[in-house]
Amino acid sequence: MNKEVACITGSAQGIGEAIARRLVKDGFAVAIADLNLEMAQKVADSINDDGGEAAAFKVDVSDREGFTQTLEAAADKLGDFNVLVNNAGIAPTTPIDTITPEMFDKVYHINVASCIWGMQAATALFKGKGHGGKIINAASQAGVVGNANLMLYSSTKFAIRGLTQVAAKDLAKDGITANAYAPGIVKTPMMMDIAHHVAQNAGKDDEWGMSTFSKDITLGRLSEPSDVANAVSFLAGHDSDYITGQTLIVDGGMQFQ
Ligand SMILES: NC(=O)C1=CN([C@@H]2O[C@H](COP(=O)(O)OP(=O)(O)OC[C@H]3O[C@@H](n4cnc5c(N)ncnc54)[C@H](O)[C@@H]3O)[C@@H](O)[C@H]2O)C=CC1
Ligand SMILES: CC(=O)C(C)=O
Repeated sequence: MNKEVACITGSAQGIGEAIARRLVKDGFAVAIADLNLEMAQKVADSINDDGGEAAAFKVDVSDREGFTQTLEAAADKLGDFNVLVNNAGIAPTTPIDTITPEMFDKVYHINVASCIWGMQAATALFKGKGHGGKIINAASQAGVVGNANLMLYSSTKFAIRGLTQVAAKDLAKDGITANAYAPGIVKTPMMMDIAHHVAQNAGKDDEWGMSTFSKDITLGRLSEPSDVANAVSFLAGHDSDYITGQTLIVDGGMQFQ
Protein backbone atom coordinates (compact mmCIF):
# COMPACT_ATOMS: atom_id res chain seq x y z
CA MET A 1 0.00 0.00 0.00
CA ASN A 2 1.21 3.55 -0.75
CA LYS A 3 2.36 5.71 2.13
CA GLU A 4 -0.54 7.68 3.61
CA VAL A 5 -0.23 11.41 4.20
CA ALA A 6 -2.12 13.57 6.69
CA CYS A 7 -2.22 17.34 7.13
CA ILE A 8 -2.96 18.51 10.66
CA THR A 9 -3.64 22.20 11.24
CA GLY A 10 -2.71 23.84 14.54
CA SER A 11 -0.16 21.09 15.13
CA ALA A 12 2.74 23.14 16.50
CA GLN A 13 1.55 22.40 20.06
CA GLY A 14 -1.22 20.87 22.15
CA ILE A 15 -3.74 18.43 20.71
CA GLY A 16 -2.63 18.96 17.10
CA GLU A 17 0.98 18.08 17.93
CA ALA A 18 -0.17 14.93 19.75
CA ILE A 19 -2.31 13.96 16.74
CA ALA A 20 0.62 14.46 14.38
CA ARG A 21 2.94 12.36 16.54
CA ARG A 22 0.32 9.60 16.85
CA LEU A 23 -0.38 9.50 13.11
CA VAL A 24 3.36 9.18 12.46
CA LYS A 25 3.32 6.09 14.71
CA ASP A 26 0.41 4.81 12.60
CA GLY A 27 2.60 5.10 9.48
CA PHE A 28 1.51 8.48 8.09
CA ALA A 29 3.79 11.19 6.75
CA VAL A 30 2.48 14.43 8.29
CA ALA A 31 2.22 18.10 7.38
CA ILE A 32 2.60 20.26 10.49
CA ALA A 33 0.58 23.31 9.45
CA ASP A 34 0.39 26.20 11.88
CA LEU A 35 0.35 29.98 12.21
CA ASN A 36 3.57 29.64 14.20
CA LEU A 37 6.13 28.34 11.69
CA GLU A 38 9.02 28.31 14.15
CA MET A 39 7.21 25.98 16.54
CA ALA A 40 5.83 23.89 13.68
CA GLN A 41 9.38 23.45 12.36
CA LYS A 42 10.56 22.25 15.79
CA VAL A 43 7.81 19.61 15.89
CA ALA A 44 8.61 18.50 12.31
CA ASP A 45 12.36 18.35 13.09
CA SER A 46 11.75 16.27 16.19
CA ILE A 47 9.52 13.82 14.26
CA ASN A 48 12.14 13.52 11.49
CA ASP A 49 14.93 13.04 14.06
CA ASP A 50 12.91 10.14 15.51
CA GLY A 51 12.71 8.45 12.09
CA GLY A 52 9.25 9.68 11.02
CA GLU A 53 8.43 11.88 8.04
CA ALA A 54 7.13 15.41 8.61
CA ALA A 55 7.30 18.85 7.01
CA ALA A 56 6.32 22.20 8.53
CA PHE A 57 4.14 24.80 6.80
CA LYS A 58 2.99 28.26 7.84
CA VAL A 59 -0.74 28.71 7.44
CA ASP A 60 -3.49 30.99 8.63
CA VAL A 61 -6.47 28.67 8.29
CA SER A 62 -8.90 31.58 8.13
CA ASP A 63 -7.28 32.69 4.84
CA ARG A 64 -8.94 30.60 2.15
CA GLU A 65 -6.34 31.14 -0.54
CA GLY A 66 -3.38 30.66 1.79
CA PHE A 67 -4.89 27.48 3.26
CA THR A 68 -5.47 26.05 -0.24
CA GLN A 69 -1.87 26.85 -1.23
CA THR A 70 -0.57 25.19 1.94
CA LEU A 71 -2.47 21.97 1.25
CA GLU A 72 -1.16 21.96 -2.33
CA ALA A 73 2.39 22.56 -1.08
CA ALA A 74 2.01 19.76 1.49
CA ALA A 75 0.85 17.36 -1.22
CA ASP A 76 3.80 18.38 -3.44
CA LYS A 77 6.30 17.87 -0.64
CA LEU A 78 4.98 14.77 1.14
CA GLY A 79 2.96 13.07 -1.58
CA ASP A 80 -0.66 12.65 -2.40
CA PHE A 81 -2.53 13.08 0.88
CA ASN A 82 -5.78 11.54 2.01
CA VAL A 83 -6.45 12.82 5.55
CA LEU A 84 -7.09 16.42 6.64
CA VAL A 85 -7.44 17.17 10.35
CA ASN A 86 -8.98 20.63 10.79
CA ASN A 87 -7.67 21.04 14.33
CA ALA A 88 -6.64 24.71 14.61
CA GLY A 89 -8.93 26.89 16.71
CA ILE A 90 -9.03 29.71 19.23
CA ALA A 91 -11.06 30.00 22.43
CA PRO A 92 -11.17 33.56 23.77
CA THR A 93 -13.29 34.15 26.85
CA THR A 94 -16.36 36.07 25.60
CA PRO A 95 -19.09 36.91 28.11
CA ILE A 96 -22.15 38.03 26.09
CA ASP A 97 -21.83 41.74 26.88
CA THR A 98 -18.20 41.90 25.69
CA ILE A 99 -18.71 40.51 22.19
CA THR A 100 -18.01 42.86 19.26
CA PRO A 101 -18.54 42.32 15.52
CA GLU A 102 -14.74 42.13 15.11
CA MET A 103 -14.45 39.35 17.72
CA PHE A 104 -17.36 37.51 16.12
CA ASP A 105 -15.72 37.65 12.69
CA LYS A 106 -12.34 36.55 14.02
CA VAL A 107 -13.56 33.53 16.01
CA TYR A 108 -15.99 32.37 13.32
CA HIS A 109 -13.40 32.75 10.55
CA ILE A 110 -10.71 30.82 12.42
CA ASN A 111 -12.94 28.13 13.92
CA VAL A 112 -15.67 27.64 11.31
CA ALA A 113 -14.81 29.16 7.91
CA SER A 114 -11.40 27.44 8.10
CA CYS A 115 -13.07 24.01 8.15
CA ILE A 116 -15.01 24.88 5.01
CA TRP A 117 -11.89 26.22 3.24
CA GLY A 118 -9.95 23.11 4.28
CA MET A 119 -12.71 20.79 3.09
CA GLN A 120 -12.96 22.59 -0.26
CA ALA A 121 -9.21 22.40 -0.91
CA ALA A 122 -8.80 18.82 0.32
CA THR A 123 -11.81 17.62 -1.67
CA ALA A 124 -10.38 19.15 -4.86
CA LEU A 125 -7.03 17.44 -4.22
CA PHE A 126 -8.60 14.05 -3.42
CA LYS A 127 -10.82 14.22 -6.50
CA GLY A 128 -7.94 15.39 -8.69
CA LYS A 129 -6.09 12.21 -7.76
CA GLY A 130 -9.18 10.08 -8.30
CA HIS A 131 -9.53 8.81 -4.75
CA GLY A 132 -11.50 9.47 -1.60
CA GLY A 133 -10.24 10.63 1.77
CA LYS A 134 -11.06 11.59 5.32
CA ILE A 135 -11.91 14.96 6.78
CA ILE A 136 -11.69 15.17 10.57
CA ASN A 137 -12.82 18.35 12.34
CA ALA A 138 -12.16 19.56 15.90
CA ALA A 139 -15.39 20.08 17.82
CA SER A 140 -15.50 20.22 21.64
CA GLN A 141 -17.56 19.22 24.63
CA ALA A 142 -18.36 22.96 24.54
CA GLY A 143 -20.15 22.22 21.26
CA VAL A 144 -22.32 19.58 22.91
CA VAL A 145 -23.32 21.57 26.01
CA GLY A 146 -22.97 25.37 25.99
CA ASN A 147 -20.12 26.58 28.22
CA ALA A 148 -20.47 29.72 30.37
CA ASN A 149 -18.52 32.77 29.14
CA LEU A 150 -17.55 31.01 25.92
CA MET A 151 -20.45 32.24 23.75
CA LEU A 152 -18.44 32.61 20.56
CA TYR A 153 -16.24 29.54 21.02
CA SER A 154 -19.03 27.22 22.15
CA SER A 155 -21.30 28.22 19.30
CA THR A 156 -18.56 27.67 16.71
CA LYS A 157 -18.12 24.14 18.02
CA PHE A 158 -21.87 23.45 17.69
CA ALA A 159 -21.45 24.68 14.10
CA ILE A 160 -18.59 22.25 13.51
CA ARG A 161 -20.81 19.30 14.42
CA GLY A 162 -23.44 20.59 12.01
CA LEU A 163 -21.13 21.23 9.09
CA THR A 164 -19.52 17.83 9.61
CA GLN A 165 -22.91 16.15 9.17
CA VAL A 166 -23.63 18.15 6.02
CA ALA A 167 -20.17 17.41 4.61
CA ALA A 168 -20.67 13.69 5.27
CA LYS A 169 -23.81 13.77 3.10
CA ASP A 170 -22.38 16.03 0.38
CA LEU A 171 -19.03 14.25 0.04
CA ALA A 172 -20.06 10.58 0.35
CA LYS A 173 -20.47 10.29 -3.43
CA ASP A 174 -16.76 11.16 -3.77
CA GLY A 175 -15.69 8.47 -1.31
CA ILE A 176 -14.91 11.06 1.38
CA THR A 177 -15.95 10.65 5.01
CA ALA A 178 -16.31 13.57 7.42
CA ASN A 179 -16.22 13.14 11.18
CA ALA A 180 -15.45 15.27 14.21
CA TYR A 181 -13.85 14.74 17.60
CA ALA A 182 -15.08 16.52 20.72
CA PRO A 183 -12.40 16.71 23.42
CA GLY A 184 -13.24 17.55 27.03
CA ILE A 185 -10.77 19.43 29.22
CA VAL A 186 -7.32 18.84 27.77
CA LYS A 187 -4.02 19.98 29.28
CA THR A 188 -2.86 22.34 26.53
CA PRO A 189 -1.89 26.04 26.30
CA MET A 190 -5.49 26.85 25.18
CA MET A 191 -7.02 25.27 28.27
CA MET A 192 -4.37 26.77 30.58
CA ASP A 193 -5.35 30.18 29.24
CA ILE A 194 -9.05 29.59 29.94
CA ALA A 195 -8.21 28.34 33.45
CA HIS A 196 -6.05 31.44 33.99
CA HIS A 197 -9.00 33.74 33.22
CA VAL A 198 -11.29 31.80 35.56
CA ALA A 199 -8.67 31.93 38.33
CA GLN A 200 -7.99 35.63 37.83
CA ASN A 201 -11.69 36.47 38.14
CA ALA A 202 -11.88 34.48 41.39
CA GLY A 203 -8.59 35.89 42.75
CA LYS A 204 -7.04 32.38 42.81
CA ASP A 205 -4.08 30.70 41.14
CA ASP A 206 -4.05 28.92 37.77
CA GLU A 207 -3.88 25.45 39.34
CA TRP A 208 -7.14 26.22 41.17
CA GLY A 209 -8.60 27.48 37.89
CA MET A 210 -7.77 24.20 36.17
CA SER A 211 -9.07 22.12 39.09
CA THR A 212 -12.53 23.72 38.74
CA PHE A 213 -12.86 21.95 35.38
CA SER A 214 -12.02 18.45 36.60
CA LYS A 215 -14.94 18.16 39.02
CA ASP A 216 -17.38 17.28 36.22
CA ILE A 217 -15.31 14.52 34.65
CA THR A 218 -16.64 11.00 35.26
CA LEU A 219 -13.18 9.44 34.87
CA GLY A 220 -11.86 11.87 37.50
CA ARG A 221 -8.90 13.30 35.63
CA LEU A 222 -8.15 15.93 33.03
CA SER A 223 -7.43 14.76 29.49
CA GLU A 224 -3.95 14.39 28.08
CA PRO A 225 -3.54 15.48 24.44
CA SER A 226 -2.70 11.82 23.69
CA ASP A 227 -6.22 10.75 24.82
CA VAL A 228 -7.62 12.82 21.95
CA ALA A 229 -4.91 11.72 19.52
CA ASN A 230 -5.85 8.07 20.15
CA ALA A 231 -9.43 8.78 19.05
CA VAL A 232 -8.29 10.74 15.99
CA SER A 233 -5.99 7.84 15.08
CA PHE A 234 -9.12 5.68 14.85
CA LEU A 235 -10.96 8.26 12.72
CA ALA A 236 -7.95 8.63 10.39
CA GLY A 237 -7.38 4.91 9.99
CA HIS A 238 -9.25 2.31 7.99
CA ASP A 239 -11.08 0.79 10.98
CA SER A 240 -13.44 3.78 10.74
CA ASP A 241 -14.09 3.51 6.98
CA TYR A 242 -17.83 2.86 7.52
CA ILE A 243 -18.29 5.81 9.91
CA THR A 244 -19.28 9.26 8.67
CA GLY A 245 -21.09 12.35 9.96
CA GLN A 246 -20.28 11.46 13.57
CA THR A 247 -18.79 13.39 16.45
CA LEU A 248 -16.65 11.17 18.65
CA ILE A 249 -16.84 12.58 22.18
CA VAL A 250 -13.54 12.15 24.04
CA ASP A 251 -14.28 13.88 27.34
CA GLY A 252 -13.82 11.26 30.07
CA GLY A 253 -17.59 11.12 30.50
CA MET A 254 -18.42 14.80 31.10
CA GLN A 255 -21.73 14.51 29.30
CA PHE A 256 -23.07 12.11 31.94
CA GLN A 257 -22.72 14.65 34.76
N1 LIG B 1 -7.69 22.11 25.07
C1 LIG B 1 -8.94 21.72 25.26
O1 LIG B 1 -9.34 21.46 26.41
C2 LIG B 1 -9.86 21.55 24.10
C3 LIG B 1 -9.52 21.89 22.81
N2 LIG B 1 -10.43 21.68 21.78
C4 LIG B 1 -10.12 22.01 20.40
O2 LIG B 1 -8.97 21.29 19.97
C5 LIG B 1 -8.23 22.07 19.03
C6 LIG B 1 -6.79 22.22 19.53
O3 LIG B 1 -6.82 22.84 20.81
P1 LIG B 1 -5.51 23.02 21.71
O4 LIG B 1 -4.45 22.10 21.29
O5 LIG B 1 -5.99 23.01 23.10
O6 LIG B 1 -5.14 24.54 21.31
P2 LIG B 1 -3.76 25.35 21.50
O7 LIG B 1 -4.15 26.78 21.59
O8 LIG B 1 -2.94 24.78 22.56
O9 LIG B 1 -3.05 25.11 20.07
C7 LIG B 1 -3.65 25.60 18.92
C8 LIG B 1 -2.66 25.68 17.78
O10 LIG B 1 -3.37 26.26 16.67
C9 LIG B 1 -2.57 27.28 16.10
N3 LIG B 1 -3.45 28.28 15.48
C10 LIG B 1 -4.23 29.20 16.09
N4 LIG B 1 -4.83 29.97 15.17
C11 LIG B 1 -4.44 29.51 13.96
C12 LIG B 1 -4.71 29.91 12.63
N5 LIG B 1 -5.51 30.96 12.34
N6 LIG B 1 -4.15 29.21 11.61
C13 LIG B 1 -3.32 28.17 11.88
N7 LIG B 1 -3.01 27.77 13.11
C14 LIG B 1 -3.56 28.44 14.15
C15 LIG B 1 -1.76 27.85 17.25
O11 LIG B 1 -0.58 28.51 16.78
C16 LIG B 1 -1.47 26.61 18.06
O12 LIG B 1 -0.28 25.98 17.64
C17 LIG B 1 -8.97 23.41 18.92
O13 LIG B 1 -9.83 23.40 17.80
C18 LIG B 1 -9.78 23.47 20.20
O14 LIG B 1 -10.92 24.27 20.06
C19 LIG B 1 -11.66 21.15 22.01
C20 LIG B 1 -12.03 20.81 23.27
C21 LIG B 1 -11.18 20.99 24.42
C1 LIG C 1 -11.59 24.73 25.38
C2 LIG C 1 -12.72 23.82 25.33
O1 LIG C 1 -13.02 23.29 24.28
C3 LIG C 1 -13.48 23.54 26.44
C4 LIG C 1 -13.35 24.30 27.67
O2 LIG C 1 -14.27 22.64 26.36
